[in-house]
This record gives sequence, structure tokens and C-alpha cells, in this order.
Amino acid sequence: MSRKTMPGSKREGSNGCSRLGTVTAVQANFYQVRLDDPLDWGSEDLESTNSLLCTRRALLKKLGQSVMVGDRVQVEDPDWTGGRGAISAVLTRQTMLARPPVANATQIFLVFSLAQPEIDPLQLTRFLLTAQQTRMQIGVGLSKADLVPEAVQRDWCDRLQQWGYRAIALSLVNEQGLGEVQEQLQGQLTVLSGPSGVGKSSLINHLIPHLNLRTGLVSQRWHQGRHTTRHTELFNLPQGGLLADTPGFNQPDLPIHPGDLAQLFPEIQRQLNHQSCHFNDCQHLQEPGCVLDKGWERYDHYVQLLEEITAQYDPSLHSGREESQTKTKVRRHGKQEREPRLEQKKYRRESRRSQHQSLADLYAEELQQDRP
Ligand SMILES: Nc1nc2c(ncn2[C@@H]2O[C@H](COP(=O)(O)OP(=O)(O)OP(=O)(O)O)[C@@H](O)[C@H]2O)c(=O)[nH]1
Ligand SMILES: [Zn+2]
Repeated sequence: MSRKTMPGSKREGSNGCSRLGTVTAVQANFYQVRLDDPLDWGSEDLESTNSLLCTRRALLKKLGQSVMVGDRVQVEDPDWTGGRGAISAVLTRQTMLARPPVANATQIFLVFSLAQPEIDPLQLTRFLLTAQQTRMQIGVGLSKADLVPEAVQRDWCDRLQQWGYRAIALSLVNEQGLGEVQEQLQGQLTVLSGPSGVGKSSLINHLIPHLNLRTGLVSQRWHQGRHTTRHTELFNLPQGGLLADTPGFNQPDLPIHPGDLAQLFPEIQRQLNHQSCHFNDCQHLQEPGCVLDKGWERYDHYVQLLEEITAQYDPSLHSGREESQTKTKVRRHGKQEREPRLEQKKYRRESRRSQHQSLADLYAEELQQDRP
């Protein structure tokens, strides 16, 4: 491994140089990391010198520390010429989504098309509820506006406003609403989601004109393009900000507990902000003392989805506690500290290894583990 310090690199401590970056893609045990500061050592190809293909230091594995798309990481001893490095630390995550697996996202941007395919209101509600569960900021883009009259666009924007969301009617054909979308995405780490065929990929290609070039780079390195694998990948927006593309899915997960459904409807939350029902666990159906006004469009969705969740809910399946990810260790003077549990035995066996094993060793080991 090359340990020479290239111009523009920082030295931290005495262990060689390390730099901060963001994980933009994960495949098997390899991580693509985009460094915060360009390496700036004379190459014309800034994008490729700014991005490193990395593995995880053995110590992180031993601690059970996962690395996700969106993670802020420290990369140690980058091998500049080979475009490779090793992740030595993962900074504390601000947010974490399980599906798609993305760390540090700040908002969800849902895309639904006004035509081809037409909006299915109940499906839109399902996506909105899933987005609400993340507690992140939510934006809605209504695509293919060129295919419907202005009155239909306005009608849908007004409906969504009533539901509690700001919607942007947009079209790539006549470039409508794209400035507003850019504004909404600027400076955020946005997860783009929505059903298949609504124009998400087309929108990304429009927002990031040189993307094909970058996708080509990933394909070349990993021998697979994102369109064949559909893994989650982060893209850099020219105006600043990151965009995570996620594979389309048609039936997002609903909350598992029926009692959690009401808080995912802004229409219900708005009403219950300044009044409460007689029973704490009121489901807002026919209960005496229910103060909810039921005269709003999506009340039928609420009732239908509540029935669906109640039918699926099995309290006995959700009573067990998840196994703790940490254990308590008693240190000197009786001081207790939580520390991460070690992963399975296969990692413990490696504990005597040096933290500074060579990149070549790491790659050989990763490739071994990737084999079925
Ligand atoms: N008329 C019109 N068609 C559009 C617009 N945006 C995208 N399309 C078309 O919609 C179709 C689907 O677009 P994609 O970008 O592949 O949709 P997607 O959401 O990425 O679909 P998945 O990859 O299946 O998730 C393509 O034929 C696009 O050309 C638009 O603004 N207006
Ligand atoms: Zn009620």
C-alpha cells in the first residue's frame, strides 16, 4: 500500500493520512466513498480521484459496525493511484432508514405521475404513511404534468394540500416545476421514492446531466451497473445535496401496530393538536367521546388501512424484545460502560490481527467471504 502523502492530503495523528467522506454506494463488502475535499494532485478526472473504492477495517467488523450508503466515514491511508482505501471509522448517524438502507437522510421525495400510470390515491396514501413513519421532511412531485390539463394538476396539488403536503407538478417534456424541485432538494440528503414507471430515473438524469459518465465509472469498477443490480446509490446534485435512488416498490410496509396509524395522518394530527378524545386509545371509529371530525377525504383510507393492519396484527409476535446490540462492561472503580457486542465467531478469530493489515490482505479476505 502506498503511504506517501500526496499534495492536498491531511495528516491526522501519526498513523498516516485520513480523510472524511460519504459512502455513496455499497456492494457486498465494498464501499464507494466520495471524499469531502478533492485530492487535487494534478489529474483532470476530478470525479474519479475524488471517489475511492474501500473496504472496512477489521476492527470495525469485530465491533459489528456496519457501513451504509449515506454514512459519514473516515478513510485511512488512501492508495491514491489505485483509487482505493479502507474505512477506519463511521461517524454517528443522524438518521437511519432500514428500507432502503440509507444513513443520514433528511427528507423523502415521493414521485407519482399524473398520467401513465395515473395516481392511485390509496397507493399514494400508503407511500405517504411509510414516509411519515421516518419522521423526515416529505416532498411530493407530481410528474408527467404535460399529459394532463392544468385543471387536473391544480386539483391534485389542492387535494394534497388538504392532506397536509406540498406538491409540485412537474414535467420533463416542457420543463415545468423543475426549478422548484431543485430548490426542494438543495442541501438535503433526499431519498427519492415512488412506484415504477413514474419517471424517477428520467428526473435524476435531468437533475444530474453527467450522471451517465459516473454510472459508467461504477459499472466499470464493479462490473455491474445500477440498472442491473438496483442497489441503492447516492448521487451528487450539481446545486449541492445528495439524492438516493431506490428501486420502485408498489406496496410499502404499513405500521405494525394499529394504534400507530392515526399519528401518520396529518389530518388527524392537526385536529388532535388542540383537543383529545375521551379514551386514550381511541381509534376514531364509533367510540363515545371521540372528538375527531370525520368529514375529510382520506378518512375512508384511514378506516380501510386500520382494518387491514388490525387483521394482520398479532400481539404475540411483537412481545419479544430485540437482542441488544450492546453489552455492559464494568471498568475500573466499578464504572459501567456500554460497548458494542462482537459479531459472530468468524470475526473473533481474527482479533489478533493487526489493525493495519495491508489492503491486499483485506481484499483477499473480502473476496473469500463474498463467495457463496
Ligand atoms: N410525458 C412524459 N413522460 C415522461 C416524463 N418523465 C418520464 N417520462 C416517461 O415515463 C417512462 C418511465 O420513466 P422512468 O424514468 O423509467 O420511470 P422510473 O420511475 O424510473 O421507473 P422504474 O425504474 O421502474 O422505477 C419513460 O418512458 C419516460 O420517458 C414526463 O415528464 N412526461
Ligand atoms: Zn377519537
